[in-house]
Amino acid sequence: MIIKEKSLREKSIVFIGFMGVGKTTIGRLVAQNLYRSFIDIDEQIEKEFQMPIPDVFKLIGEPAFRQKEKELVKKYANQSLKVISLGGGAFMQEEIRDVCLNNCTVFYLDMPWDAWKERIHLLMADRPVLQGRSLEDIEELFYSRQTAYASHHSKITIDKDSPEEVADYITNSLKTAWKLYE
Ligand SMILES: Nc1ncnc2c1ncn2[C@@H]1O[C@H](COP(=O)(O)OP(=O)(O)O)[C@@H](O)[C@H]1O
Ligand SMILES: O=C(O)C1=C[C@@H](OP(=O)(O)O)[C@@H](O)[C@H](O)C1
Ligand SMILES: [Mg+2]
Repeated sequence: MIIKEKSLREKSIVFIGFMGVGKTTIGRLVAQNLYRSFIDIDEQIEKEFQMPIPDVFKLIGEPAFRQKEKELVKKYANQSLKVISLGGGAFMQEEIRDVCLNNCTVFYLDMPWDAWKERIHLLMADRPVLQGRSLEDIEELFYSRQTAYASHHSKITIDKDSPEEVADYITNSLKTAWKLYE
């Protein structure tokens, strides 16, 4: 049996990176630019459990959240032509890293800690992982996650650029890569 490998152009695009770097916002814009369906894994989890993420953590617990996250990433990462934004903790699971890196183009949205700190006020209310932690603890978590994010195909470092600017840059670089390699 001959199994045809997916072309670069067919592969789904996956966004990874720490909470709040803009995976959901930028992923949605890139999907619009490329006329692709957009899948936000957290939104899918909310649909499955019929409640917002903070309630999933509170009422059902993080282990069940992580299990559902893994199930859904495996489902969507095996499909073609999607743009998929993961939650910031997803890449800590080896099975998630493997399925994404083997089937999709993985884009890492990177931000320096000093720029990220400025955004924290936008995030505290609906990111249960940040709640009850000191800034020092959050900084430690930020750096401890970098090892998992180091597994990617492409990276962009964001500082003061708007979501639209970042999304347009990513869209153009994907189109250039598709032309170059195929
Ligand atoms: N490039 C950006 N510049 C300024 N604010 C941004 C940018 N990208 C995202 N945001 C804001 O930061 C917050 C987190 O964005 P979100 O897309 O939910 O990030 P993530 O999915 O990585 O957690 C939102 O309030 C969003 O409007
Ligand atoms: O980093 C994490 O562990 C989490 C990140 C969140 O997604 P975003 O990265 O989209 O905020 C969401 O999945 C959940 O609150 C847990
Ligand atoms: Mg998100």
